[in-house]
Amino acid sequence: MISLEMRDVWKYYQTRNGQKNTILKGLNLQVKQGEMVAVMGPSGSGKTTFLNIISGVDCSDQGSVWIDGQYLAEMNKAETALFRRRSLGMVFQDFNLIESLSVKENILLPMILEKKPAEEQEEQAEKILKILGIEDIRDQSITEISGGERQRTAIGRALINNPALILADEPTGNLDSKHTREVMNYFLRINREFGTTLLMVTHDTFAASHCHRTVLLKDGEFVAEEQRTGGRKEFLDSLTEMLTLMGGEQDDLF
Ligand SMILES: Nc1ncnc2c1ncn2[C@@H]1O[C@H](COP(=O)(O)OP(=O)(O)OP(=O)(O)O)[C@@H](O)[C@H]1O
Repeated sequence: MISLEMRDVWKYYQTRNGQKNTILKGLNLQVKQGEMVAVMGPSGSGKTTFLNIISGVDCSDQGSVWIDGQYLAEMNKAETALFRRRSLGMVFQDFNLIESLSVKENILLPMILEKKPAEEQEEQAEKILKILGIEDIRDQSITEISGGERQRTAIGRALINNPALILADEPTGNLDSKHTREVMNYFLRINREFGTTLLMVTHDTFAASHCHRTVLLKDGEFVAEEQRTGGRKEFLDSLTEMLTLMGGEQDDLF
């Protein structure tokens, strides 16, 4: 089954002097249910714009996006908001957590908005806290926990409504390599246990090597793609080779 389908998606912005700036140039992408896909690309290549169009934060100027067989453009604002809350889990680079709430309260927010019964909330929160290994800090304030724990809390919030698709913008961007490994292992675990699809934008080849497939976005176009066929280390080597071939000095561009 197809989780996400993007067909011929174009996005333009008007520059200050009235010229048309083309950001996304006819993107096509299919992501299968349960697939983990990383999108890499140089700064300014359109990665965040691409994610925002999928999540409904932004609209495309041309083309269509289908999530779980639903055509986004056919929904009105209220339907889009409801759909996003129920079917999508979003993880942002800066976490977007509410500092006045505890770890558990932050995780529960989407369920509270959905007015789910208290018992169901409790059961689901405990399950997620355990999977992410943050049950011991459930009552702590966001201001008292580490960057890695904040990221796990943000992932927990993205997972609480059992979304079919998780969209993550640089989910390991603020983390050191130990925490990056941990976060990617949580995504793998969630993917295995619940069959959750993951679409992740990243600059980090190591994080991308945990996915099944990596696509490369450059100047608003998908220019290369690498499928994982063997072990993670092997995939990391082939991704590094792809990026070097496509962009020269990897550290400068990606
Ligand atoms: N609201 C906007 N108005 C005008 N131009 C925009 C707007 N949003 C994004 N852009 C331009 O679109 C291009 C792509 O931006 P985007 O943020 O999608 O890139 P990115 O690949 O995510 O970059 P980074 O890796 O640095 O986050 C950039 O040139 C940016 O300046």
